Amino acid sequence: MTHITSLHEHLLLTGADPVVAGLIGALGGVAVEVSRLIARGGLSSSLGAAVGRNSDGDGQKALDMIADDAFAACLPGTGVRWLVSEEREGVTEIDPSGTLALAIDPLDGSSNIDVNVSIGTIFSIRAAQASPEESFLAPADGQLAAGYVIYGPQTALLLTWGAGVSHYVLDPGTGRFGLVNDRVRVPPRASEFAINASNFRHWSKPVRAYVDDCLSGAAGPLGRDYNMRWIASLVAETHRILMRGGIFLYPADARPGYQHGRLRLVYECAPIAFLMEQAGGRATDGADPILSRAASGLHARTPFVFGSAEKVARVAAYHDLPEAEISPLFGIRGLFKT
Ligand SMILES: O=P(O)(O)OC[C@H]1O[C@](O)(COP(=O)(O)O)[C@@H](O)[C@@H]1O
Ligand SMILES: [Mg+2]
Ligand SMILES: [Mg+2]
Repeated sequence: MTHITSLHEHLLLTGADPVVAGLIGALGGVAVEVSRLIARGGLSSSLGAAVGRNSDGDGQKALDMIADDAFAACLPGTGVRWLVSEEREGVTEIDPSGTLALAIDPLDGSSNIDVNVSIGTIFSIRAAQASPEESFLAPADGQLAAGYVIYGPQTALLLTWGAGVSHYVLDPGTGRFGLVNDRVRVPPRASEFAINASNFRHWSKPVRAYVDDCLSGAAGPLGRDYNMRWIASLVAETHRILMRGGIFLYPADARPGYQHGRLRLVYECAPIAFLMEQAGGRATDGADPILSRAASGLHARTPFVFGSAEKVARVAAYHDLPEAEISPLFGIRGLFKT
């Protein structure tokens, strides 16, 4: 019987900071409970029932709040001083003597809660500074660790603390995460792009041009046929791309409130970007690296493009093209013929 390295053992083995490792272990423990609750579904009551609106104006579902409460409840004694959550308008101080700052999207992909599609939790761990603003509104490359849990056919945890990306899968029988890969790498070549195409009419020209090129297939500038995916669950798209490559785009668009896209820098884009870059992929706001960006507010949004490095670089290049060349009518962009 081969020994399966548990999350706890692996964190000890790799010399991760013991306080950070302890926090990750606590978050993993709550994730096991959230996974069990989701697996039971609406036996007790609808987890997707609308219960309010968060500061971002997003509808809050019952499971958003259950997950938020559960993760917050595990934090006392873990070394966390400041907590920022998608579901809380302001910052919560946990332990005044804590040395860590935790940003969390307790339940990502909320529109999928009641339709049995994969959803997740995203978290970002930083050093606690004297104030929440200094802690969270600093460049994303200051993160100490980041990860997500995906509650899907398997419950999995993907994690980085700056030494690559590790992949753990939950054994529902034991309630423990087991290490399946300690060096996850984003495959460089893939033929899938993920974007909510219903927003096509709202996109900028560079984004339209890139998507047009994907749709042009083998006869177009990208020289290959593409498939499209849109799960409306950032964690599920991220997991697919980490496992088999591709590109994800949630750009800015012309809809009111979407001038900076939909996804939040502090607790969605920054942690996903850390994972992507650590796995050899790239993550930008369409043009510039997410890891160099500092949020202007706790719930500030940013356009978000991530995935296989070459694809993300191409989208950034389209943003640099002269206006005339990014017209979708500008067929073969000789510049990029691969
Ligand atoms: O419904 P849209 O506009 O396609 O947006 C889907 C995106 O919104 C999100 O659900 C936002 O996250 P939350 O569910 O945590 O608010 C992402 O997971 C997903 O990528
Ligand atoms: Mg989210
Ligand atoms: Mg959420």
